[in-house]
Amino acid sequence: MRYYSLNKKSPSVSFKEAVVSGQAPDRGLYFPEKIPALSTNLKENLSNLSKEDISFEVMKPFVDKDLPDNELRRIVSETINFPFPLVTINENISSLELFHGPTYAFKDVGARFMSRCLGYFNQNNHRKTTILVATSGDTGGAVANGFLGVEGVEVIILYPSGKVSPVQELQLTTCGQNITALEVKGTFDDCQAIVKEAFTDNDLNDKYQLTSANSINVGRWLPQQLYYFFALQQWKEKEPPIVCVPSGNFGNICAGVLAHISGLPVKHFIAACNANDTVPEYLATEKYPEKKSVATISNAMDVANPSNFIRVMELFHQQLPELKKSFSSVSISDNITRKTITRVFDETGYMLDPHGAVAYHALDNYLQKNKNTKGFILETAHPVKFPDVVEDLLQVKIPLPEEAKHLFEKEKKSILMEASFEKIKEWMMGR
Ligand SMILES: N[C@@H](CCOP(=O)(O)O)C(=O)O
Repeated sequence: MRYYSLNKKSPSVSFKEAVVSGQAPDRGLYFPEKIPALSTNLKENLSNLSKEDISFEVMKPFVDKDLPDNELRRIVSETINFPFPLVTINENISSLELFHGPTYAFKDVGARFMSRCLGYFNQNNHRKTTILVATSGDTGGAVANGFLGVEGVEVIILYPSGKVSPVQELQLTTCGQNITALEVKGTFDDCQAIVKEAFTDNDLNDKYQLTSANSINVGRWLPQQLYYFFALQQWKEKEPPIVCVPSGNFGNICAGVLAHISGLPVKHFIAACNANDTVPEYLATEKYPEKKSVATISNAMDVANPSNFIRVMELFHQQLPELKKSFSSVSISDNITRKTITRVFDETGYMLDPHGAVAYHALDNYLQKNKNTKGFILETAHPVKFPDVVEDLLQVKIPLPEEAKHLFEKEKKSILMEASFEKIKEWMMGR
C-alpha cells in the first residue's frame, strides 16, 4: 500500500514513511492509493469474529509489509483492550460508547495504535522523534497517555489556554517525563496552524525529527475505522444504520466513510457540528467559508478549519453531489445541546456528554424526517470530562472513575506561549 499526498506535489510513501513524517513535504495529507475491499470473512462473519481479529484484518492492508503479522497482532490487541459497547438509548437511537479507554475519549484508540507503531519503527533509529500535536481537548490527553515513556519519543502538546475542560487540562499537563504541554494564548486552529508550519520549517527539521499525532497522521486516523466495525458487529437491525458522528477535525467520520466504502453497510453519515459550522455551511452554499473558531460547551469540536474534510472529499472523488448522496452535516447550538442533555436524561436516564448530545439531536432530527430508520451516535467522550456542564444541568454528581482520581493530586505543568509560530520556534530552537 502506498500513500499519496493530497496536494499531489510530493512522492508517494509507504505506511511507515507516512507515520514517521506525519504530513507530506508539500503540506498535503497522506491518503491510501487504493481502498481495500473487505474480506469475505469480515463481510459475512463479522458478528462471530473477535475484536482482535477484526482489527487485524481491517488494518492489515493499510499497514501492508511495514509491520510483521505478529507485531500487528500485538499492537491491535494492546490498542483495543477495553469495551466498545453499543448501548440502546431508545427504540431508534443507540450510543456507541468510545470512552472506556484510559483517557475517557475516542482518541485513545488512534493514540495507542500510533504510539506502538512508532515504538516498533524506532527500534533501530538512534535519533529521537519529536511529536508535535495540537488539541482542542481530547487528543492531548490521549496522546500524552499513549506515548508516556515510549523510548526514543518526546511529545509537545499545544493547547488553547482556557478553552479545555479542567479534566482534559490535567490529563495533558500532569504526565511529565517525555511529555511537555504548551498553553497557547489562542484557539485550536492557531495551535494546528503552528504545528503544520513547523513541519515545513528547515531549521526545526534540521534540529528535530518531527511528526504529528493528530489525525492528519495516517497512524492516528486509520485505526478509527475499527469503531464502526465494532458497532456493526453489535447492530441487530435488518437495515443498515444511520451513523451520526460529533465532528470537529473530521478524522473520525472520515474513517467511518472509508470503512463504508470498503464494504461496511451504513445507510447515511451525519457529521454533527457545534457552532463551528464550516462544513454544514459549505454543504449548503457550496462555497468553502473561511471562519474563526468559536468556543462552545462541546470544546473538542471547536475547529473552524477541519483538517480531514479534504480526505472526506477525496473519498467522494472531490465531488460534492456524490458526497451528498450519503453524507450530510448540521450545526447544533449550545442551547439545544444543553436541552438535549436534560431531555434525554429525563426521558431515558442516559447521560450524554456535550459532544454526544450534539450528535443525538442531529440524529433524532434526521430520523424524524426519514421514517422507519434507526441509527446510532458515537459517544466520543465520558460526561465526567465535562462536569461543569453535565452536573450543573442534571443536578447529579458524576462519580469520578477510580483511575481518574490521581489526576487531581497532580500539579499542572504547562508553558504559556503566544499564538505565534516564531515564538514557539524560538523556544524549540533554544531547548
Ligand atoms: N477534537 C480534537 C482536535 C484534534 O483532532 P485530531 O483527531 O485531529 O487530533 C481534540 O480533542 O484535540
